[in-house]
Amino acid sequence: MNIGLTGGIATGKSTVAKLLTEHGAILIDLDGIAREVVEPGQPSLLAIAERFGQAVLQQNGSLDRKKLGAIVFADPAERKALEAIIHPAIRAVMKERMAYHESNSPQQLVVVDVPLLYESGLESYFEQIMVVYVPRETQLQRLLARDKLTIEEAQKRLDAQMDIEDKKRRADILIDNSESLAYTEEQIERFWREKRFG
Ligand SMILES: CC(C)(COP(=O)(O)OP(=O)(O)OC[C@H]1O[C@@H](n2cnc3c(N)ncnc32)[C@H](O)[C@@H]1O)[C@@H](O)C(=O)NCCC(=O)NCCS
Ligand SMILES: Nc1ncnc2c1ncn2[C@@H]1O[C@H](COP(=O)(O)OP(=O)(O)OP(=O)(O)O)[C@@H](O)[C@H]1O
Repeated sequence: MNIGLTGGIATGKSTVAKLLTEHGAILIDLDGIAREVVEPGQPSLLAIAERFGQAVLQQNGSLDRKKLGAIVFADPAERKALEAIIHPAIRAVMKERMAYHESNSPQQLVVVDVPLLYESGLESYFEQIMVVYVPRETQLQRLLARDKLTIEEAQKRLDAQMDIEDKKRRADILIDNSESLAYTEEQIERFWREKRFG
């Protein structure tokens, strides 16, 4: 059994993923896979250097994420070009890991943290979709507090994603993370007790 875990940038997906793993869920994290597939020597990194230039690489040959982020979040066409390179590679690893866990740990809940689940139309891979929600204003405040971004940069990152209110409407399971961590924990505990699949 599996669930897709999504939400907007900085709404609390990693926070909720951690709570679910503490209950015994297996986690597959697509932001983590996105980092693995651009490690030095990976075909996606070569393709990125070819498309965006050697300037997006650091001295040691690894990806300069800050530089690439500044390019792709400032221009949707550049972002689409990056996604065309990297998303197929991420998806292939995701499918492989889901198949592995589903055959080796069929009784365990597999949670797949997919930031762009709705934007990329990945709904059909999951039995249920959990959305971690906070209002946009809280999302912006938490993003600014966590990452060193200007307000303009933060707004651009939010604008690169489907609005959080639209994700909220589509959710099978909604987690409200706008209040205390204790309240979020309470909701995860209830989900865990009551979860039914099949
Ligand atoms: C542009 C990159 C190098 C910037 O790296 P950086 O370390 O600053 O950010 P990080 O990877 O930790 O991403 C943080 C968050 O940004 C958001 N985000 C990342 N990529 C995108 C995108 N293409 N569109 C919209 N939001 C995105 C997600 O909410 C993600 O959780 C990186 O985000 C990247 O490789 N993006 C393309 C891959 C992708 O789409 N990843 C997200 C889903 S798997
Ligand atoms: N209930 C809460 N109250 C206050 N702060 C919180 C709460 N939940 C999470 N945070 C903080 O908000 C920030 C974003 O949370 P988190 O990193 O879990 O989001 P995310 O959705 O995984 O982000 P990203 O999309 O960038 O991967 C973090 O700094 C986290 O510590």
